[in-house]
Amino acid sequence: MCGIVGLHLRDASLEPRLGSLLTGMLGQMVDRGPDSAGVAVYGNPVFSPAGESSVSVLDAPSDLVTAVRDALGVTVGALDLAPTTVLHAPVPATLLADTVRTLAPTATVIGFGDDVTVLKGTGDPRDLAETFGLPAASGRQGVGHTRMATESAVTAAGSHPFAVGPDQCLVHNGSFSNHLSIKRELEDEGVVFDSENDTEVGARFVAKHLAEGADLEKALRLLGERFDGFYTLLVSTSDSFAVVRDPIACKPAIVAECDAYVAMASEFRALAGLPGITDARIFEPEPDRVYVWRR
Ligand SMILES: NC(=O)CC[C@H](N)C(=O)O
Repeated sequence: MCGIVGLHLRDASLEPRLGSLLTGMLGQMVDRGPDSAGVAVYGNPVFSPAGESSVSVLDAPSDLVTAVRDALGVTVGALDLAPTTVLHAPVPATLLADTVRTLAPTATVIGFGDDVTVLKGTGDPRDLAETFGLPAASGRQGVGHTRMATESAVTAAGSHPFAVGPDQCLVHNGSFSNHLSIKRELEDEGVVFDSENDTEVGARFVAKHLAEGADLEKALRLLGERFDGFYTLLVSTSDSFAVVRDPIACKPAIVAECDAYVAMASEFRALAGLPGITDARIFEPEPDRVYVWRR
């Protein structure tokens, strides 16, 4: 299984409630993915203050903040949301992420950008949401995932989201059957992987095409041409929120769209508590069709 939830707000008055709404949605998907969980929150001023970039790190050494501050010569803020550490600083996001990778080669960068923060771990998703401080978090877009592992060990690094490009985030329900051959091709092109997870291959494939100039719709169409297996994917960037399912739509997905938000989940029960849900347009995304909502 695995459970996906996502909320792309259109009505700014809901932003203070993003984290509590996402927590409620995630809580409904625990039985689909009880072994680990993760979230990506866009536009939260505590995780990622305005004018600063942030990087989310697993297994951060205790002296990382000092080392990054000394290397960059700027003030570095940090939040300990174990097992994730979030660093923020007034430098470009790629510089901050690269500095962390250089100074802490045994740590894993699990997300970076101008306004996204990625938090993940193992254990009960409800406990993780509390550890992350999700219920109190504001924001304008959020993505969550509860994992039941199919392709790699139950570790924090193997949890979703996979957020491997700037301000990007990808979560997956399903399994890619040809991910190892695509992984070898990407490695031959110099792409470096952090885990054995099949979803990471999809995220690296999408990030590569976005970096080469494709828009999100094109990158997901290329993924559909290249990847075999089962998938419902929710993929986001700072301004986009996208859903795609494999050609036989093997894994469930449901979308609710209204003036206030676009919401997506693996099952309707995760959407049932959203404000105004009874007036939303509710539909099942069609197989093999890329849906993208932009702000
Ligand atoms: N159950 C799932 O959908 C698992 C997703 C993915 N294959 C993983 O193992 O992380």
